[in-house]
Amino acid sequence: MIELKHLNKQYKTKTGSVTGVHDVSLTIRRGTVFGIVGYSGAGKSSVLRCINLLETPTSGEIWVDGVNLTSLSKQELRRARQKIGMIFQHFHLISSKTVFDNIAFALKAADKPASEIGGRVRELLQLVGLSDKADSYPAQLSGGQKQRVGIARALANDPQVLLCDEPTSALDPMTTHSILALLREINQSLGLTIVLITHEMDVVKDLCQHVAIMNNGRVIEEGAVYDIFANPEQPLTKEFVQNTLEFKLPRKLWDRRNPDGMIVKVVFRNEAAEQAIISDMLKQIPVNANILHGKIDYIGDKPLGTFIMEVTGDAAQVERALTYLVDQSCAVEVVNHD
Ligand SMILES: Nc1ncnc2c1ncn2[C@@H]1O[C@H](COP(=O)(O)OP(=O)(O)OP(=O)(O)O)[C@@H](O)[C@H]1O
Repeated sequence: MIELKHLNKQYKTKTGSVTGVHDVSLTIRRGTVFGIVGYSGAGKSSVLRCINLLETPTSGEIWVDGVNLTSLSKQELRRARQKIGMIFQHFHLISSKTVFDNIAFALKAADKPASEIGGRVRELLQLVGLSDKADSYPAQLSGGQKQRVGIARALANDPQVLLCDEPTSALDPMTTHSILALLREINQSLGLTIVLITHEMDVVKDLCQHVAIMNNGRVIEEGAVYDIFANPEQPLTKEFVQNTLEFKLPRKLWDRRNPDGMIVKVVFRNEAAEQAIISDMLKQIPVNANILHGKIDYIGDKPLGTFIMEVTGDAAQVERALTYLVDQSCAVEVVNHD
């Protein structure tokens, strides 16, 4: 388990002091994949780099598996850091070394006996699907393959925690998908705790179980990923969620809309997403509902349905219909044209 307690990071610059992190406290349970999301400058990297003390916090404590890292001597910290692997957006491989030697380097730095290194590197190459690339140089690899080497290197010393700094931001969507699948497999097979920073909610939706949203150095909202997608509270969280779930109605549908109707977005959570709530409503209340858009996302294995529909009819009946949906635990929002 990782615990950040009242973490603060101030950077000193020529013109004064800049706040990187402001009073962040987080608990990250062992074995989970925890996402930290925010726009550029929100403080995500600062938090991540404080977890292994690549950045020294200005104040606050960092506990990893019951050890307060901020209280360790240099030598103790060096040993503790071996249990925290890290991967980077731009991979940070050594260009003059082969894939094999890039991974072996991490083992040598941890004083592993030479006799163990060859076998361990081959094991790691197999784990990340690169057994045939041992003798290649980084320049001969694709972005996805470079990130696989980065993952193998980060796992070399059997860490308990893997810190991921925007691991897929430099990759195309297909490669992103395969790297996220590899991280998921590692999380499940090795029970590794993964902390990942990203500005993409799609990555969070695919991989994470828990997420914290950061803005101006602070955590403004956190929770289980499904709950954050199904019921975002802060305006910024809503913005992030909408960027992945939202569908923009084509202008021609707006132009054709019925003046006696209302266009509403209805979000069906959990079992409600798989039930016939709209058709039940139509059986009971004399309104018409014309579905303009509909989809069900699966987050983890839980469904989250989003429908945009035009509800028309007598104003009082339209009101009744919307109340009916709210009573069925759906989130209902009137959509305005922008
Ligand atoms: N070494 C540094 N010196 C001075 N200020 C810094 C330093 N590193 C970060 N900052 C400042 O701290 C704040 C948080 O930066 P940080 O890099 O943690 O954000 P971020 O969310 O990771 O952004 P990005 O996605 O662009 O990396 C920003 O205002 C940034 O300018």
